[in-house]
Amino acid sequence: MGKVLVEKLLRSCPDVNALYILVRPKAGQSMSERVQDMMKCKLFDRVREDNPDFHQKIIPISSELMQPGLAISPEDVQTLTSCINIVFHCAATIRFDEPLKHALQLNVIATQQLLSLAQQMQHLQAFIHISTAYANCNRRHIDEVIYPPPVEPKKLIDSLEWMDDNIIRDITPRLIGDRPNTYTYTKALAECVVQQESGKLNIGIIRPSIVGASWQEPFPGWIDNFNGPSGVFIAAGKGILRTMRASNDAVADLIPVDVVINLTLAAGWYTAVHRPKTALVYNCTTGGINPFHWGEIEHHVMSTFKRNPLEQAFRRPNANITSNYLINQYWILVSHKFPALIYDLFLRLSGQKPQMMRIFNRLHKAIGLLEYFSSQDWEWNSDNMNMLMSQLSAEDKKTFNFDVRQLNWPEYIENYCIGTKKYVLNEDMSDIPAARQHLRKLRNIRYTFNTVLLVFIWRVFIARSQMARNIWYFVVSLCFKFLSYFRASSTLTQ
Ligand SMILES: CCCCCCCCCCCCCCCCCC(=O)SCCNC(=O)CCNC(=O)[C@H](O)C(C)(C)COP(=O)(O)OP(=O)(O)OC[C@H]1O[C@@H](n2cnc3c(N)ncnc32)[C@H](O)[C@@H]1OP(=O)(O)O
Ligand SMILES: NC(=O)C1=CN([C@@H]2O[C@H](COP(=O)(O)OP(=O)(O)OC[C@H]3O[C@@H](n4cnc5c(N)ncnc54)[C@H](OP(=O)(O)O)[C@@H]3O)[C@@H](O)[C@H]2O)C=CC1
Repeated sequence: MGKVLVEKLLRSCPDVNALYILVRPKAGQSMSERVQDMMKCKLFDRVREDNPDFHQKIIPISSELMQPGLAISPEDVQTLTSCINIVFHCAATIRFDEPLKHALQLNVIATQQLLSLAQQMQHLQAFIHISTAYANCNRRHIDEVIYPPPVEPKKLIDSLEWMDDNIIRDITPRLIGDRPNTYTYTKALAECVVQQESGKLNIGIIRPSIVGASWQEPFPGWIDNFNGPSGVFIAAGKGILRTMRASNDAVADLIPVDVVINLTLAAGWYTAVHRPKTALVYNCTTGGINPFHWGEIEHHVMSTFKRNPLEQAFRRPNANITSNYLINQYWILVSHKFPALIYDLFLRLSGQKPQMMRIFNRLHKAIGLLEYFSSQDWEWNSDNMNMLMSQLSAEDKKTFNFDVRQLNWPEYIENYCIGTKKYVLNEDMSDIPAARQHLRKLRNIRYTFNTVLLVFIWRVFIARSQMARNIWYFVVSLCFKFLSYFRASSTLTQ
């Protein structure tokens, strides 16, 4: 989301002088190498076309959320406090399996530290915090208010400071209670921390639901990670994922990333100009406005990947969702584990390392963590989103479009799937005929395998059971009779 925000600011807000972005070195790359890489990304093509020198506006600041003071150098603190007008805070850990202490540090303590830094900023007009629509997923109906936190954040921070990691792991389920993971729990605590500062700063809180590929900007279908549904779509398109627990009729509250960013920028403007007395919360969701369901998503994802197959699929794409635990377990056994075993056996016999079972184990872990969100639905109030839209001029409504009533879901899902192919997997659209050919080959392998299996089972059956033999002779004689009748009647008509 950070990248999309930077791109949109550069493209649509030419009067912005500079963007200070907090970046950490990662995976052997320095901070500046990472920023260089980011600017080369396809996402920035339109900005690059409009202004090849756009990089001059981006000023990276080295920062690490795990460190005290976010590890920002005193000189950088000086720069930030003297020239920042608006802060957009979207850094977080979004992993569902993050240990509580880590999630608390990244999502709550780091937010607290950024808020203290913001208080020192002399020209700050607005502080926009990105939360999640699922921060309060223990409730069915979610209003645009900050709910009382499950625990006073400061108390939890103080307690976890002295606790051993093993103790924290043991008490985590008790602490998170009816929330599904440490992510949603710490995001709820972060909202409370933000609220505590709302007297001193102009604050807006954005709560997106499940962020997906872009709808329109900078081009349809842009996405570059496996998070949320993207990994599920890819696994289904590759023919690996065949079954998943989800409710066909539950609302799939996907929200395109460009919609979230447009709303975030509009909220930044509104907060700075109108300075609301208390922090305004914007539920940024689609379900209440233009609902679409997981069953429909399944249909459109499968249809897109059949028409535009991914390269080197493991099997023909054919994923089904079910809300029934036992049916899901059955298909996991038959359609996931059994083919994985056979394929691994084949790899072993051909002297290669088995890998399919390992891939399936990881997939099962990932979908197990997502099922909570795909098996039920929530109702979000979106009055503030509507209010914000009504405040925009006609031109701004176009430039910062977040009116999801216009979203055409089948078209969006098709672009999303093609986006995963092009931008996540870096596959070329010109290879589609070869991918189709590969799917035909897989279909023939399946037909041959099924026929051989059927003949084998039948042979075993006939050898062991008199009744099976009788049925077999009866069916064969029936076929012969039918054939001779057919021959006789065709001779008569001649
Ligand atoms: C057609 C069927 C239709 C189905 C319909 C049903 C769809 C249901 C979808 C429901 C989505 C619900 C999302 C709810 C979102 C809540 C909203 C938010 O606020 S929060 C925002 C939402 N937050 C999230 O979505 C976070 C969820 N993710 C996690 O918590 C963790 O990734 C994990 C626990 C799943 C796996 O942990 P771990 O095993 O430690 O693995 P690592 O993470 O370390 O990754 C290692 C490598 O694998 C790569 N890769 C990763 N995933 C996949 C994948 N699925 N596949 C392939 N590859 C994948 C990854 O890129 C990496 O590559 P590299 O960098 O090494 O090259
Ligand atoms: N994706 C979704 O479906 C949803 C996301 N959100 C919220 O939106 C925001 C952005 O999410 P999204 O863009 O999807 O997530 P990403 O994981 O893509 O982005 C998170 C950002 O936080 C940075 N970050 C994480 N840990 C550290 C650290 N220790 N030090 C410095 N920076 C760090 C990451 O930097 P780096 O690149 O170095 O890893 C990355 O830029 C989050 O607040 C999330 O809670 C809300 C609803 C849904």
